[in-house]
Amino acid sequence: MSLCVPCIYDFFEILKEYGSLMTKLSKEIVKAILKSLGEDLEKKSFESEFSNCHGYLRINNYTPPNSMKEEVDGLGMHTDMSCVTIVYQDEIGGLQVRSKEGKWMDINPCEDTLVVNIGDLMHAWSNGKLRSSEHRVVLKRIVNRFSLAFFWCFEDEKVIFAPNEVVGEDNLRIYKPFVCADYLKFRQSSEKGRFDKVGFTVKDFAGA
Ligand SMILES: O=C(O)CCC(=O)C(=O)O
Ligand SMILES: [Fe+2]
Repeated sequence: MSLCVPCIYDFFEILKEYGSLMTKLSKEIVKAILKSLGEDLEKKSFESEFSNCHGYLRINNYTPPNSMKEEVDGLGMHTDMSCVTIVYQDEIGGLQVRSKEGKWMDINPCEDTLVVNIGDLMHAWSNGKLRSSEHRVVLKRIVNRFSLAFFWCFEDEKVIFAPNEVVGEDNLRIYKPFVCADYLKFRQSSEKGRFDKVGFTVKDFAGA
């Protein structure tokens, strides 16, 4: 199969449009999350804390496994290094999220539905009130799988420090303040194997 240059051009235009839609959606999602965390928090902190956020769009293409004797890891267990991630998955399935009790749950594809993950940056900023979800992709069928992941992140130089309004009166912060880029470096340098980030989360990096 060959792709013509105009088709590639159209593909990029569609991706750009998708990226700007996801940017708008991420802002709305973060505003809704702030409202759920505390009265007036959206007004108090959206502009001051989240106005320099930016997004990355990742295209994930999972090549089919050779055989189906057992489930194959498409993407090993990890947490996202974002504030929030918006995932579009095709109809193949395989995305799983780990419950608090450690049980893997299928996030089945559903038409016209996007999946939203809380990422490590929001987890730390909210003093652990919002849980960064551990998730993975398992390949269960001998077919190609496709997904789009849009990561909405703080700017690299931002110091992540849970605000008083979120921490509450006892003033107990479970994470020390840290610079966003330093955490990203920590994650990249401690990457083991393909996507094995166990033991290298925000808790390991900045846990108080
Ligand atoms: O492919 C998926 O459904 C999820 C992708 C994902 O978790 C990621 O790119 O971080
Ligand atoms: Fe992810």
